[in-house]
Amino acid sequence: MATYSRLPGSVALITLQNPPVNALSAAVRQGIVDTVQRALKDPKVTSVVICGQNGRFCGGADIREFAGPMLGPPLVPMIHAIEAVDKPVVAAIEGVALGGGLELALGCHYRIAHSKALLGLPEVTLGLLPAAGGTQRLPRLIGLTAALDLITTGRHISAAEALKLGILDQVTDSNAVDLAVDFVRSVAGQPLDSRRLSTLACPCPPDVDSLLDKVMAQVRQRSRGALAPVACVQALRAAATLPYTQGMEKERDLMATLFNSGQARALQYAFFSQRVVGKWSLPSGANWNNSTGRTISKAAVIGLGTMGRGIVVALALTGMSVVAVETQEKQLAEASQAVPAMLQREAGRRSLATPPGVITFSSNLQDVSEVELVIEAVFENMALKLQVFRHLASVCGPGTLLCSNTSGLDMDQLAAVTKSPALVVGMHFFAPAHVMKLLEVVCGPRSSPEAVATAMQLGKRMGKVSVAVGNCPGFVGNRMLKPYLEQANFLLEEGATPQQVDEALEEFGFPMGVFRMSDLSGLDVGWRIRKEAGLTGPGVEPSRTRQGRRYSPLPDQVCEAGRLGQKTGRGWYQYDGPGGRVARSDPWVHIFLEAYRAQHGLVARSIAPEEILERCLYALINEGFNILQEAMAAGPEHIDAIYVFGYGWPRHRGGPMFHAGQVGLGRVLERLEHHHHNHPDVPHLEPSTLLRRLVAGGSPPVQKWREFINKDRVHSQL
Ligand SMILES: CCCCCCC/C=C/C(=O)SCCNC(=O)CCNC(=O)[C@H](O)C(C)(C)COP(=O)(O)OP(=O)(O)OC[C@H]1O[C@@H](n2cnc3c(N)ncnc32)[C@H](O)[C@@H]1OP(=O)(O)O
Repeated sequence: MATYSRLPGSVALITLQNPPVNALSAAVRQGIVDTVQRALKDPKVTSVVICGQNGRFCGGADIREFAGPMLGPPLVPMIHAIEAVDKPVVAAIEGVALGGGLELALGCHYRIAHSKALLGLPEVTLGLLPAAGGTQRLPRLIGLTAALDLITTGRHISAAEALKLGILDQVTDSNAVDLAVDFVRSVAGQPLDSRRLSTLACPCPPDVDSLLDKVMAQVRQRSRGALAPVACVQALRAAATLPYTQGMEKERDLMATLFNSGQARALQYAFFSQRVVGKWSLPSGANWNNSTGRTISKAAVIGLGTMGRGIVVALALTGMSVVAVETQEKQLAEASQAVPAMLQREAGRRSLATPPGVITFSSNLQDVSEVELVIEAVFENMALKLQVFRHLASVCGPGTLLCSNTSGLDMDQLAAVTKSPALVVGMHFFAPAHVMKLLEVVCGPRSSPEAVATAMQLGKRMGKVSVAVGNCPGFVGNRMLKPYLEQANFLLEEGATPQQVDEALEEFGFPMGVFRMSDLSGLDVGWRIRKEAGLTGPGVEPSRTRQGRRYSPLPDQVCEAGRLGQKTGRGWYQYDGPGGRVARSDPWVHIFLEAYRAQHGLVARSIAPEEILERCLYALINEGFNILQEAMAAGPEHIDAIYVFGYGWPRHRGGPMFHAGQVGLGRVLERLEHHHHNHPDVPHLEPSTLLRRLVAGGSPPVQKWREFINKDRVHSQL
């Protein structure tokens, strides 16, 4: 709703009320229509201020309403009516003015904001465009070039930037509503024609077409199949080339196409998934709402390889003191040079004037005795990690939280060698750890609610999307990745090339296919993990069946040939020397694959992109169903957030579990059965019991899966 009050000096104050972000629900829109009418009709009112309750102007249209029929007054005529009012209307912006919230403010005649306010048109991130006149008013106010940037990226900008761009008329460090009230009194009676943005011409650079073509090309390249950014450019072309009314028609038509698209549904699902995962719970009943984490002010990181360095930077950026320990002198010397530079760069990228935290480098484990939390980030080797944990147990007090940055090892085994197993949790970071948004918080069977809450809160402080997961090999992300990678290798055995596999996955929307990604991260990484699992290495039988199932030794052989990827200039592709970035097809790989197939009596066949996608993606999704059934992830949203934020799953496809629902669970089941029939020696292709149950239960939408999962769970860790 919206409340109305009359202030001294003939000012009407309209306050939007819909906590927590004053989203423009049907009730709020009705409230605005009614209160604006009242202000218009009241002869004692000469001017109007619109603000939001609780220091938040407006977070935009109410996204939850998009799932059902749109009721209540529509936004476009509501904003148009405000613009047409013949008394000055000022938007007093505190907190946020996003999406429809900013569009509402653009319909006002003036905009005044608090210096800490954030503004933006993020509709593109929800698969939409600013269809309440935003694509037509903003370019008329700030020019085509700046509007293209804001609308196609959806980025939030500070009040200072908004002032510079001309979106705001004034910015204050004090109360924005008070200033707006004073301001509107001072402009009462002045002509408003030039303040009505819909009546202005759109300032454009001389060569509009080439600018629009350039931006369209950039957007298509960046968005990898996403529809909304392309529609935004089309709407802005209309703003630049057509009268306002026709531009609005174009905006409406483009929105109509986007609004009901699968991509919009996927992106809105991704928005809510990101928020759902913060609300973790454990089988004991402990959850985000009833458990208190510790506030950490001093932490340590053990091991200063690539991961450890990134973790130090991520921690330091929160402002805490960090003891960074590395026992190898050479590595320590390199890290103490590299880490401050990384910190400086990252602080700059986040527009922080000075890097906040204090880092102390040390080669002595004893130096962590005073910290409140330790993150071990040594090599992924259980014996080594156990050694470090035993050492930490003797050096640190019994109340210190001990965390491991493992990508899949048993946290309970590590907890067992400490004095307080309840204070042990996994914190699985993704490289580069100071940049990547995902953090898997691994809850062992003995991890206490306090330990989980502390790790989840710390993740949030570091700006991560933290997802609580259960303690199983590979946790959630890497466990699902295994069958995906395995299928990619099998496809090479059967006749595909690395390019064909990568192209199919990149066409789907991944930023990189599996082989390009493997070259980037280094083939030795996977090789070491497989060696640790006893799948490869000296003494392991070199057959295509290992540990009772089909195995492809192809990546081991490429790695053992010294082809470690980009860092050696050769891997699945060739590069212009070590460290090169541009992947080119390598005749060596094709000869190698032919020789391998001949050696094993395999006849190459032509493989369609559809089969590549089905085999790789459905094997991964199938493992997701097993994970849900075993309660290693609390719900499909958790898996989807992990894949979107940690594994490059295209956001406009929602995540693997959401995607399965979009494809149709029956279809996914049928294709898995088909591929399993053709490859009975691949257990990962055998459809999960949960998937079968969901299909038998009528393939409910993803939001309803939990009802089935809870009936079907085999263990319960989350
Ligand atoms: C044919 C129809 C035509 C319609 C015309 C359409 C034109 C306009 C379209 C839009 O405006 S689309 C919406 C654009 N706005 C956004 O994208 C903003 C989304 N929200 C945020 O970015 C953040 O929530 C925030 C506003 C920056 C606040 O962040 P904070 O970290 O403080 O809180 P959160 O945990 O994110 O959110 C709290 C709570 O509020 C819910 N929520 C937030 N925004 C909306 C919204 N616009 N609609 C509905 N609900 C919203 C969020 O889900 C959280 O809820 P819970 O998870 O706690 O239940």
